[in-house]
Amino acid sequence: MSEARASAGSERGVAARPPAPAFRFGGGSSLPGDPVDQRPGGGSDALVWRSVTGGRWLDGTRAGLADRVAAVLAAHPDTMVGGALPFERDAAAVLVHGPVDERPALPVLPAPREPAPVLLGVESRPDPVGYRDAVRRALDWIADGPAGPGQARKVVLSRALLLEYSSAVDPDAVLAAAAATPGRTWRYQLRTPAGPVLVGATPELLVRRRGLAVTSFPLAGSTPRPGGAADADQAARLRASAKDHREHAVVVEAIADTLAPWCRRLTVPSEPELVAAPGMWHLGSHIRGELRDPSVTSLHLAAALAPTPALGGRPAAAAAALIGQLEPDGRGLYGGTVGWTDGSGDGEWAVTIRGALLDGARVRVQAGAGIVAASEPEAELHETTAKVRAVLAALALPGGELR
Ligand SMILES: C=C(O[C@@H]1C=C(C(=O)O)C=C[C@H]1O)C(=O)O
Repeated sequence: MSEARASAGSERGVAARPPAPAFRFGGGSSLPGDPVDQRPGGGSDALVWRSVTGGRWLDGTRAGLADRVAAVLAAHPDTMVGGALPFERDAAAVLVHGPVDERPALPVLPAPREPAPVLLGVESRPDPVGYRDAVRRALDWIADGPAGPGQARKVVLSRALLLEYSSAVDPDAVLAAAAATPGRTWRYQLRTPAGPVLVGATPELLVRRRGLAVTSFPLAGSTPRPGGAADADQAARLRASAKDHREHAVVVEAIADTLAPWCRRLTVPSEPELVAAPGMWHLGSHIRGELRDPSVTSLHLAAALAPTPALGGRPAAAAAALIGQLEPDGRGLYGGTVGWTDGSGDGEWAVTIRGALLDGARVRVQAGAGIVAASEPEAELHETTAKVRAVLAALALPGGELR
Protein backbone atom coordinates (compact mmCIF):
# COMPACT_ATOMS: atom_id res chain seq x y z
CA MET A 1 0.00 0.00 0.00
CA SER A 2 1.41 3.41 -0.88
CA GLU A 3 1.81 5.95 1.92
CA ALA A 4 -0.75 8.26 0.28
CA ARG A 5 -3.38 5.52 0.32
CA ALA A 6 -2.45 4.56 3.87
CA SER A 7 -2.95 8.08 5.21
CA ALA A 8 -6.18 8.57 3.23
CA GLY A 9 -7.39 5.39 4.95
CA SER A 10 -6.64 6.76 8.41
CA GLU A 11 -8.46 10.02 7.65
CA ARG A 12 -11.59 7.97 7.06
CA GLY A 13 -10.98 6.29 10.40
CA VAL A 14 -9.72 3.03 8.91
CA ALA A 15 -6.63 1.71 10.69
CA ALA A 16 -3.70 2.05 8.31
CA ARG A 17 -1.49 -0.98 7.80
CA PRO A 18 2.01 -0.19 9.05
CA PRO A 19 4.62 -0.09 6.27
CA ALA A 20 5.58 -3.63 5.24
CA PRO A 21 9.17 -4.63 5.99
CA ALA A 22 11.35 -5.07 2.91
CA PHE A 23 13.04 -8.06 4.52
CA ARG A 24 12.04 -10.58 7.16
CA PHE A 25 14.03 -13.59 8.28
CA GLY A 26 13.12 -16.12 10.92
CA GLY A 27 16.16 -18.15 11.81
CA GLY A 28 18.63 -18.61 14.57
CA SER A 29 17.09 -21.62 16.19
CA SER A 30 19.74 -23.81 17.70
CA LEU A 31 21.38 -26.63 15.82
CA PRO A 32 22.47 -29.88 17.44
CA GLY A 33 25.78 -29.28 19.19
CA ASP A 34 25.26 -25.53 19.69
CA PRO A 35 26.21 -24.17 23.09
CA VAL A 36 23.11 -23.49 25.17
CA ASP A 37 22.09 -19.84 24.86
CA GLN A 38 22.45 -18.37 28.35
CA ARG A 39 20.79 -15.02 27.61
CA PRO A 40 17.47 -14.29 29.32
CA GLY A 41 14.75 -15.71 27.10
CA GLY A 42 17.38 -17.35 24.90
CA GLY A 43 16.06 -20.85 25.30
CA SER A 44 17.99 -23.55 23.50
CA ASP A 45 15.55 -23.62 20.58
CA ALA A 46 14.49 -19.98 20.41
CA LEU A 47 13.75 -18.75 16.89
CA VAL A 48 14.65 -15.12 16.25
CA TRP A 49 12.90 -12.94 13.66
CA ARG A 50 14.79 -10.07 12.10
CA SER A 51 13.37 -7.49 9.76
CA VAL A 52 14.31 -4.30 7.99
CA THR A 53 11.59 -1.70 7.40
CA GLY A 54 12.03 1.52 5.44
CA GLY A 55 15.67 0.76 4.69
CA ARG A 56 17.87 1.79 1.79
CA TRP A 57 18.59 -0.59 -1.11
CA LEU A 58 22.25 -1.26 -1.84
CA ASP A 59 23.41 -1.51 -5.43
CA GLY A 60 25.97 -3.84 -6.86
CA THR A 61 27.01 -7.33 -7.77
CA ARG A 62 28.95 -9.73 -5.67
CA ALA A 63 32.47 -8.49 -6.44
CA GLY A 64 33.71 -6.55 -3.41
CA LEU A 65 30.21 -6.62 -1.91
CA ALA A 66 31.11 -7.99 1.52
CA ASP A 67 33.80 -5.34 2.03
CA ARG A 68 31.41 -2.55 0.98
CA VAL A 69 28.70 -3.84 3.29
CA ALA A 70 31.16 -4.14 6.18
CA ALA A 71 32.14 -0.48 5.65
CA VAL A 72 28.48 0.64 5.62
CA LEU A 73 27.75 -1.28 8.82
CA ALA A 74 30.90 0.00 10.55
CA ALA A 75 29.67 3.55 9.94
CA HIS A 76 26.16 2.83 11.29
CA PRO A 77 26.09 0.83 14.49
CA ASP A 78 22.77 -0.88 15.32
CA THR A 79 21.96 -1.45 11.67
CA MET A 80 21.96 -4.58 9.55
CA VAL A 81 21.87 -5.64 5.93
CA GLY A 82 19.42 -8.30 4.81
CA GLY A 83 18.41 -9.73 1.48
CA ALA A 84 19.56 -12.16 -1.16
CA LEU A 85 22.42 -13.00 -3.49
CA PRO A 86 21.19 -14.55 -6.75
CA PHE A 87 22.37 -17.92 -8.04
CA GLU A 88 24.34 -16.34 -10.89
CA ARG A 89 27.50 -14.88 -9.37
CA ASP A 90 27.55 -11.85 -11.68
CA ALA A 91 23.89 -10.88 -11.14
CA ALA A 92 22.92 -7.93 -8.93
CA ALA A 93 22.42 -8.58 -5.22
CA VAL A 94 19.11 -7.54 -3.61
CA LEU A 95 20.16 -6.14 -0.24
CA VAL A 96 18.51 -3.61 2.04
CA HIS A 97 20.21 -1.67 4.84
CA GLY A 98 18.32 -0.41 7.86
CA PRO A 99 17.91 -0.50 11.64
CA VAL A 100 17.94 -3.90 13.34
CA ASP A 101 14.48 -5.08 14.35
CA GLU A 102 14.88 -8.30 16.31
CA ARG A 103 11.93 -10.11 17.92
CA PRO A 104 11.20 -13.50 19.37
CA ALA A 105 8.13 -13.99 17.19
CA LEU A 106 6.67 -12.98 13.87
CA PRO A 107 4.14 -10.19 14.48
CA VAL A 108 0.55 -11.22 13.85
CA LEU A 109 0.03 -10.65 10.15
CA PRO A 110 -3.22 -9.33 8.68
CA ALA A 111 -5.74 -12.00 7.71
CA PRO A 112 -5.48 -13.04 4.06
CA ARG A 113 -7.81 -11.40 1.62
CA GLU A 114 -10.93 -13.32 0.69
CA PRO A 115 -11.78 -15.19 -1.41
CA ALA A 116 -8.70 -17.41 -1.49
CA PRO A 117 -7.02 -17.50 -4.90
CA VAL A 118 -7.89 -20.48 -7.10
CA LEU A 119 -5.29 -22.09 -9.35
CA LEU A 120 -6.15 -21.41 -13.00
CA GLY A 121 -3.15 -22.87 -14.81
CA VAL A 122 0.37 -24.26 -14.51
CA GLU A 123 3.24 -24.16 -16.95
CA SER A 124 6.44 -26.14 -16.41
CA ARG A 125 9.68 -24.67 -17.76
CA PRO A 126 11.10 -26.84 -19.18
CA ASP A 127 8.19 -29.24 -19.57
CA PRO A 128 8.66 -32.81 -18.27
CA VAL A 129 9.97 -34.06 -21.64
CA GLY A 130 12.44 -31.18 -21.80
CA TYR A 131 13.57 -31.81 -18.21
CA ARG A 132 14.26 -35.51 -18.82
CA ASP A 133 16.15 -34.48 -21.93
CA ALA A 134 18.26 -32.02 -19.94
CA VAL A 135 19.07 -34.79 -17.43
CA ARG A 136 20.25 -37.02 -20.30
CA ARG A 137 22.50 -34.24 -21.58
CA ALA A 138 23.87 -33.77 -18.07
CA LEU A 139 24.57 -37.52 -17.86
CA ASP A 140 26.56 -37.27 -21.14
CA TRP A 141 28.53 -34.36 -19.63
CA ILE A 142 29.20 -36.41 -16.49
CA ALA A 143 30.34 -39.40 -18.57
CA ASP A 144 32.63 -37.12 -20.62
CA GLY A 145 35.28 -36.86 -17.93
CA PRO A 146 36.13 -36.50 -14.25
CA ALA A 147 35.80 -33.28 -12.27
CA GLY A 148 39.35 -33.70 -10.99
CA PRO A 149 41.64 -36.52 -9.91
CA GLY A 150 39.41 -39.24 -8.49
CA GLN A 151 36.38 -36.91 -8.53
CA ALA A 152 33.14 -37.51 -10.40
CA ARG A 153 31.16 -34.66 -11.90
CA LYS A 154 27.81 -33.50 -10.55
CA VAL A 155 25.28 -30.93 -11.71
CA VAL A 156 21.94 -29.81 -10.26
CA LEU A 157 19.17 -29.23 -12.79
CA SER A 158 15.99 -27.39 -11.93
CA ARG A 159 12.68 -26.57 -13.50
CA ALA A 160 10.28 -23.76 -12.76
CA LEU A 161 6.54 -24.06 -12.36
CA LEU A 162 4.67 -20.91 -13.28
CA LEU A 163 1.32 -20.88 -11.55
CA GLU A 164 -1.49 -18.53 -12.45
CA TYR A 165 -4.15 -17.83 -9.79
CA SER A 166 -7.56 -16.19 -9.96
CA SER A 167 -6.43 -13.27 -7.78
CA ALA A 168 -3.29 -11.85 -6.19
CA VAL A 169 -1.56 -14.09 -3.67
CA ASP A 170 -0.97 -12.30 -0.35
CA PRO A 171 2.76 -12.42 0.57
CA ASP A 172 1.97 -12.10 4.28
CA ALA A 173 -0.44 -15.04 4.21
CA VAL A 174 2.28 -17.09 2.52
CA LEU A 175 4.83 -15.99 5.13
CA ALA A 176 2.44 -16.87 7.94
CA ALA A 177 2.11 -20.38 6.46
CA ALA A 178 5.91 -20.63 6.07
CA ALA A 179 6.31 -19.55 9.70
CA ALA A 180 3.93 -22.29 10.82
CA THR A 181 5.80 -25.12 9.06
CA PRO A 182 6.94 -27.65 11.63
CA GLY A 183 10.59 -28.59 11.83
CA ARG A 184 13.78 -26.59 11.64
CA THR A 185 13.59 -24.21 8.69
CA TRP A 186 14.83 -20.72 7.94
CA ARG A 187 11.87 -18.58 6.88
CA TYR A 188 12.30 -15.60 4.60
CA GLN A 189 10.37 -12.84 2.89
CA LEU A 190 11.99 -10.26 0.61
CA ARG A 191 9.98 -7.54 -1.16
CA THR A 192 12.25 -6.88 -4.11
CA PRO A 193 12.43 -3.28 -5.37
CA ALA A 194 11.25 -4.59 -8.77
CA GLY A 195 7.95 -5.70 -7.17
CA PRO A 196 7.86 -9.50 -6.84
CA VAL A 197 8.06 -10.86 -3.28
CA LEU A 198 10.22 -13.86 -2.45
CA VAL A 199 8.84 -16.03 0.37
CA GLY A 200 9.85 -19.44 1.65
CA ALA A 201 10.96 -21.83 4.37
CA THR A 202 14.27 -23.53 3.58
CA PRO A 203 15.76 -26.44 5.51
CA GLU A 204 19.32 -25.64 4.36
CA LEU A 205 21.77 -23.34 6.15
CA LEU A 206 24.53 -22.08 3.90
CA VAL A 207 26.49 -20.45 6.68
CA ARG A 208 26.03 -18.93 10.11
CA ARG A 209 28.61 -16.85 11.95
CA ARG A 210 28.29 -16.18 15.68
CA GLY A 211 31.48 -14.62 16.96
CA LEU A 212 34.25 -16.88 15.72
CA ALA A 213 31.95 -19.90 15.40
CA VAL A 214 31.04 -20.82 11.84
CA THR A 215 28.42 -23.43 10.95
CA SER A 216 27.16 -24.79 7.66
CA PHE A 217 24.45 -27.39 7.28
CA PRO A 218 24.47 -28.63 3.68
CA LEU A 219 21.78 -30.98 2.43
CA ALA A 220 22.10 -33.23 -0.61
CA GLY A 221 20.56 -36.60 -1.35
CA SER A 222 16.79 -36.54 -1.12
CA THR A 223 13.64 -38.58 -1.24
CA PRO A 224 9.99 -37.58 -0.86
CA ARG A 225 8.18 -38.21 2.43
CA PRO A 226 4.95 -39.99 1.65
CA GLY A 227 3.80 -39.79 5.29
CA GLY A 228 2.39 -42.65 7.33
CA ALA A 229 4.16 -46.00 7.58
CA ALA A 230 5.87 -45.56 4.19
CA ASP A 231 7.77 -42.53 5.56
CA ALA A 232 10.21 -44.67 7.56
CA ASP A 233 10.74 -47.02 4.58
CA GLN A 234 11.70 -44.09 2.38
CA ALA A 235 14.07 -42.82 5.06
CA ALA A 236 15.73 -46.24 5.30
CA ARG A 237 16.09 -46.35 1.51
CA LEU A 238 17.79 -42.93 1.51
CA ARG A 239 20.16 -43.94 4.29
CA ALA A 240 21.16 -47.00 2.26
CA SER A 241 21.47 -45.27 -1.13
CA ALA A 242 25.09 -45.20 -2.36
CA LYS A 243 24.11 -42.74 -5.11
CA ASP A 244 22.69 -40.24 -2.58
CA HIS A 245 25.72 -40.58 -0.30
CA ARG A 246 28.00 -39.82 -3.27
CA GLU A 247 25.86 -36.81 -4.16
CA HIS A 248 26.09 -35.64 -0.55
CA ALA A 249 29.86 -36.15 -0.29
CA VAL A 250 30.47 -33.86 -3.28
CA VAL A 251 28.70 -31.02 -1.49
CA VAL A 252 30.33 -31.56 1.91
CA GLU A 253 33.80 -31.71 0.38
CA ALA A 254 33.29 -28.51 -1.59
CA ILE A 255 31.90 -26.58 1.39
CA ALA A 256 34.72 -27.79 3.62
CA ASP A 257 37.31 -26.83 0.95
CA THR A 258 35.82 -23.33 0.67
CA LEU A 259 35.64 -22.78 4.43
CA ALA A 260 39.05 -24.28 5.28
CA PRO A 261 41.20 -21.24 4.34
CA TRP A 262 39.00 -18.98 6.53
CA CYS A 263 39.08 -21.29 9.55
CA ARG A 264 41.57 -22.20 12.23
CA ARG A 265 39.72 -25.44 12.94
CA LEU A 266 37.10 -27.26 10.91
CA THR A 267 35.08 -30.33 11.87
CA VAL A 268 33.38 -32.36 9.19
CA PRO A 269 31.26 -35.37 10.18
CA SER A 270 32.30 -38.62 8.56
CA GLU A 271 28.68 -39.70 7.96
CA PRO A 272 25.63 -37.61 7.11
CA GLU A 273 22.50 -37.62 9.26
CA LEU A 274 18.92 -38.02 8.13
CA VAL A 275 17.03 -34.72 8.05
CA ALA A 276 13.24 -34.50 8.10
CA ALA A 277 12.27 -31.41 6.08
CA PRO A 278 8.69 -30.48 5.21
CA GLY A 279 7.65 -33.11 2.63
CA MET A 280 11.19 -34.38 2.00
CA TRP A 281 13.92 -36.47 3.59
CA HIS A 282 17.49 -35.29 3.06
CA LEU A 283 21.00 -36.27 4.00
CA GLY A 284 22.60 -33.42 5.99
CA SER A 285 25.96 -32.70 7.64
CA HIS A 286 26.85 -30.17 10.33
CA ILE A 287 30.17 -28.61 9.42
CA ARG A 288 31.65 -26.46 12.18
CA GLY A 289 34.65 -24.18 12.14
CA GLU A 290 36.42 -21.46 14.04
CA LEU A 291 37.29 -18.28 12.14
CA ARG A 292 40.93 -17.25 11.92
CA ASP A 293 40.19 -13.55 11.36
CA PRO A 294 37.42 -11.80 13.31
CA SER A 295 37.03 -9.17 10.56
CA VAL A 296 35.61 -11.82 8.21
CA THR A 297 31.82 -11.37 8.22
CA SER A 298 29.00 -13.78 7.56
CA LEU A 299 28.54 -12.06 4.20
CA HIS A 300 32.17 -12.72 3.21
CA LEU A 301 31.53 -16.40 3.90
CA ALA A 302 28.15 -16.48 2.16
CA ALA A 303 29.51 -14.72 -0.93
CA ALA A 304 32.37 -17.24 -1.10
CA LEU A 305 30.08 -20.26 -0.68
CA ALA A 306 27.08 -19.36 -2.85
CA PRO A 307 25.93 -20.98 -4.94
CA THR A 308 26.50 -24.13 -2.96
CA PRO A 309 27.29 -27.24 -5.01
CA ALA A 310 23.97 -28.52 -3.61
CA LEU A 311 22.51 -26.18 -6.25
CA GLY A 312 25.39 -25.90 -8.72
CA GLY A 313 27.73 -28.84 -9.08
CA ARG A 314 31.32 -29.98 -9.52
CA PRO A 315 33.52 -28.65 -11.00
CA ALA A 316 31.72 -25.46 -10.04
CA ALA A 317 32.47 -23.27 -13.08
CA ALA A 318 31.80 -26.00 -15.67
CA ALA A 319 28.59 -27.03 -13.85
CA ALA A 320 27.43 -23.38 -13.80
CA ALA A 321 28.12 -23.10 -17.54
CA LEU A 322 26.12 -26.27 -18.22
CA ILE A 323 23.24 -24.97 -16.08
CA GLY A 324 23.33 -21.75 -18.11
CA GLN A 325 22.88 -23.79 -21.29
CA LEU A 326 20.24 -26.18 -20.00
CA GLU A 327 18.25 -23.56 -18.04
CA PRO A 328 18.25 -20.61 -20.46
CA ASP A 329 15.75 -18.56 -18.37
CA GLY A 330 18.39 -18.10 -15.65
CA ARG A 331 17.70 -18.81 -11.98
CA GLY A 332 17.70 -15.36 -10.46
CA LEU A 333 17.19 -15.54 -6.70
CA TYR A 334 16.37 -19.26 -6.70
CA GLY A 335 19.39 -21.31 -5.65
CA GLY A 336 21.35 -18.34 -4.28
CA THR A 337 21.38 -17.33 -0.64
CA VAL A 338 19.09 -15.27 1.58
CA GLY A 339 19.94 -13.87 5.00
CA TRP A 340 21.43 -11.03 6.97
CA THR A 341 24.64 -9.69 8.43
CA ASP A 342 25.11 -7.08 11.16
CA GLY A 343 27.76 -4.67 12.37
CA SER A 344 29.47 -7.32 14.48
CA GLY A 345 29.90 -9.50 11.38
CA ASP A 346 27.48 -12.08 12.73
CA GLY A 347 24.73 -13.34 10.49
CA GLU A 348 22.92 -16.22 8.99
CA TRP A 349 22.55 -17.10 5.30
CA ALA A 350 20.25 -19.85 4.10
CA VAL A 351 20.06 -21.52 0.70
CA THR A 352 17.23 -19.92 -1.31
CA ILE A 353 15.13 -23.00 -2.01
CA ARG A 354 11.61 -24.16 -1.00
CA GLY A 355 10.25 -20.72 -1.76
CA ALA A 356 8.04 -18.91 -4.22
CA LEU A 357 8.35 -15.66 -6.11
CA LEU A 358 4.98 -13.93 -5.88
CA ASP A 359 4.02 -11.37 -8.49
CA GLY A 360 0.36 -10.56 -7.98
CA ALA A 361 -1.63 -13.53 -9.25
CA ARG A 362 1.47 -15.14 -10.80
CA VAL A 363 3.69 -17.39 -8.72
CA ARG A 364 6.97 -19.02 -9.68
CA VAL A 365 8.18 -22.08 -7.78
CA GLN A 366 11.44 -23.70 -8.79
CA ALA A 367 13.01 -26.96 -7.70
CA GLY A 368 16.01 -29.00 -8.72
CA ALA A 369 17.69 -32.33 -8.26
CA GLY A 370 21.34 -33.35 -8.17
CA ILE A 371 22.45 -35.35 -11.19
CA VAL A 372 25.31 -37.82 -10.76
CA ALA A 373 26.43 -40.82 -12.82
CA ALA A 374 23.73 -43.16 -11.49
CA SER A 375 20.82 -40.71 -11.93
CA GLU A 376 17.71 -41.71 -13.84
CA PRO A 377 15.82 -38.95 -15.72
CA GLU A 378 12.40 -40.12 -14.56
CA ALA A 379 13.43 -40.32 -10.89
CA GLU A 380 15.01 -36.85 -11.01
CA LEU A 381 11.87 -35.39 -12.61
CA HIS A 382 9.85 -37.03 -9.86
CA GLU A 383 12.16 -35.48 -7.23
CA THR A 384 11.57 -31.96 -8.62
CA THR A 385 7.80 -32.57 -8.58
CA ALA A 386 7.96 -33.78 -4.99
CA LYS A 387 9.93 -30.70 -3.96
CA VAL A 388 7.48 -28.34 -5.67
CA ARG A 389 4.55 -30.10 -3.99
CA ALA A 390 6.33 -29.79 -0.64
CA VAL A 391 6.78 -26.06 -1.22
CA LEU A 392 3.16 -25.51 -2.19
CA ALA A 393 1.98 -27.43 0.86
CA ALA A 394 4.33 -25.60 3.24
CA LEU A 395 3.30 -22.21 1.87
CA ALA A 396 -0.41 -23.14 1.80
CA LEU A 397 -0.58 -22.34 -1.92
CA PRO A 398 -3.23 -24.22 -3.87
CA GLY A 399 -1.32 -26.49 -6.25
CA GLY A 400 -3.63 -29.27 -7.36
CA GLU A 401 -2.18 -32.51 -8.64
CA LEU A 402 1.07 -31.35 -10.17
CA ARG A 403 3.03 -33.57 -12.49
C1 LIG B 1 17.71 -28.13 -5.54
C2 LIG B 1 16.94 -28.23 -4.44
O1 LIG B 1 17.37 -28.81 -3.29
C3 LIG B 1 18.73 -29.11 -3.11
C4 LIG B 1 19.12 -30.37 -3.72
C5 LIG B 1 19.06 -31.54 -3.01
C6 LIG B 1 19.33 -32.85 -3.69
O2 LIG B 1 19.65 -32.84 -4.90
O3 LIG B 1 19.19 -33.91 -3.07
C7 LIG B 1 18.77 -31.50 -1.64
C8 LIG B 1 18.60 -30.36 -0.98
C9 LIG B 1 18.94 -29.10 -1.62
O4 LIG B 1 20.28 -28.80 -1.42
C10 LIG B 1 15.59 -27.64 -4.38
O5 LIG B 1 14.94 -27.74 -3.33
O6 LIG B 1 15.17 -27.06 -5.38
